Amino acid sequence: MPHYDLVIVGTGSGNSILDPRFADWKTAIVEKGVFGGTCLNVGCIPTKMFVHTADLAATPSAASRFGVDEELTGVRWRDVRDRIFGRIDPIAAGGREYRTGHQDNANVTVYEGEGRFTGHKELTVALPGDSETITADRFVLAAGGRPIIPDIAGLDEVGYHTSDTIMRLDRLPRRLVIIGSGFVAAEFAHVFASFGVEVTLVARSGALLRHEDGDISTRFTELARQRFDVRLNRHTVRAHRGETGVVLAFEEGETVEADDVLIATGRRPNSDLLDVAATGISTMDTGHVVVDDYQETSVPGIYALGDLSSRHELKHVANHEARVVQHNLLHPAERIRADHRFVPHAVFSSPQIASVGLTEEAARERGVAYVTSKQDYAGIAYGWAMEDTSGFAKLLADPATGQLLGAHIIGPQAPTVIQPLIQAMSFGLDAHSMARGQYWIHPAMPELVENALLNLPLEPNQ
Ligand SMILES: Cc1cc2nc3c(=O)[nH]c(=O)nc-3n(C[C@H](O)[C@H](O)[C@H](O)COP(=O)(O)OP(=O)(O)OC[C@H]3O[C@@H](n4cnc5c(N)ncnc54)[C@H](O)[C@@H]3O)c2cc1C
Ligand SMILES: NC(=O)c1ccc[n+]([C@@H]2O[C@H](COP(=O)([O-])OP(=O)(O)OC[C@H]3O[C@@H](n4cnc5c(N)ncnc54)[C@H](O)[C@@H]3O)[C@@H](O)[C@H]2O)c1
Repeated sequence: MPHYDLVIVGTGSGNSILDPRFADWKTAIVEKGVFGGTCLNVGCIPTKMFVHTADLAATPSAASRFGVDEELTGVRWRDVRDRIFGRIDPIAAGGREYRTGHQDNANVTVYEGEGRFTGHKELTVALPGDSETITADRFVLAAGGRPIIPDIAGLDEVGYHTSDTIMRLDRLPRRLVIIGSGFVAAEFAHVFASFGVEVTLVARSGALLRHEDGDISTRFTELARQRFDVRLNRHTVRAHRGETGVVLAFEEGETVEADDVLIATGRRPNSDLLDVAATGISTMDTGHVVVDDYQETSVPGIYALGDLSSRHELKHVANHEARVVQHNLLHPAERIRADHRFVPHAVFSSPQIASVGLTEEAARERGVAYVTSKQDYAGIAYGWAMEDTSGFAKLLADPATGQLLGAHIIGPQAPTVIQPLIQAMSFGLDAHSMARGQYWIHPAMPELVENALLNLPLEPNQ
């Protein structure tokens, strides 16, 4: 039975751990799918390439109120798809090639199959027509997650897509129904609607993106209703194939029909398929592997990172944790802690959304002292240029110290505009020093942030 110094399961962020400093470690990487994991192959990167293309396709519909008449004469879906995956697929193949064939990786054995724990620090990998059991002193578990498929009678028979498959369609559907109301639903609704598809969004709750700050979620839902057929408070219970498409029936009585169905109801970690319990690792109710501040699991020497163990399920978090694990493997006597204090996220829909820190609802629930401010894009010069009427920034701060507690932006370039606020929170810069201790380029979009900071009703000495 081969024994290793280190075995890594998963080639998403897990693949970034091995570098020349591990050259004299006997290591193995186990991957059951495509090299590069979710973000590269079916997540962040292709979706944002589609989103940018969708933004271009949506431009003519917004241009006429500027006095510019443009017309969208077509979206060559297959060309769009093939351009995007024509860039991505070779990168994934190159990553595999590097690990399996390059002399830098002479100390690395790649197992291309599904790993499953079969004992303490013992992993059995299913290989084509065979299996191999390996052991190691240390493991890094970076096995990610997979889409959750809700229990809807008939769904398997009618067929459905998830984010894993929808981007590889052969043709654009005329009508798409999306079940779910989170990140994936919001981003794909924008993509497909911009390409001319009739989109229906089905949400169980009373608002879209309900984990965002309430004001953001409310504004996004209002705007989404102008673009998509949004069905709130609907529980999908049955699916069947009708004469002209798939018919979904809601508990509330009505039905909706479409050519394709996209399931976007969240993801769950792959800890069950990896059978982490067989090596003694604890998991949470959600299936996430329990880790401590050093990213170590309940079994000494076994680390976990990314979607397998993090409730954030974001690539920048997985990458940060991979850097922490890498350090802790190389320097066991000087381990470092992961920093999850101010984890930002963004939704690349239309409008875009970005957020960091506490929502107003969370601040209220925690009994934290806070004040808020808002600044509309419409009230800053660049917002006039863009004729924006719906975007805003909302800040929460400690009234006594001026320390920022949360920042939420909905509107053009929100994921870029929010970055100085993430920086301020991470380095403890108070709102007044931030607003008045530097120049803000006029008339650029960050003036939104400057004004939101100045609008905060802080105590007089702040
Ligand atoms: C549609 C979509 C869009 C997204 N967009 C963004 C975004 O814009 N920004 C952002 O920050 N995040 C985004 N995310 C989230 C981001 O993709 C993930 O947080 C990130 O990829 C997680 O990385 P990871 O290394 O933990 O897992 P993964 O990248 O999922 O890697 C896990 C790897 O482990 C392999 N594996 C699993 N089980 C086993 C096993 N038993 N044996 C062997 N191999 C195994 C899998 O095949 C996979 O390659 C998006 C996700 C989706 C689905
Ligand atoms: N821009 C980004 O960073 C980005 C983009 C896409 C995905 N992601 C990551 O991928 C993960 C998965 O995204 P997601 O959108 O699938 O999950 P999500 O958790 O964001 O949203 C899922 C939504 O579906 C709803 N839902 C659950 N079951 C339902 C049902 N039966 N019917 C109707 N609605 C139902 C939930 O209430 C929830 O609001 C996210 O956690 C996110 O971190 C990130």
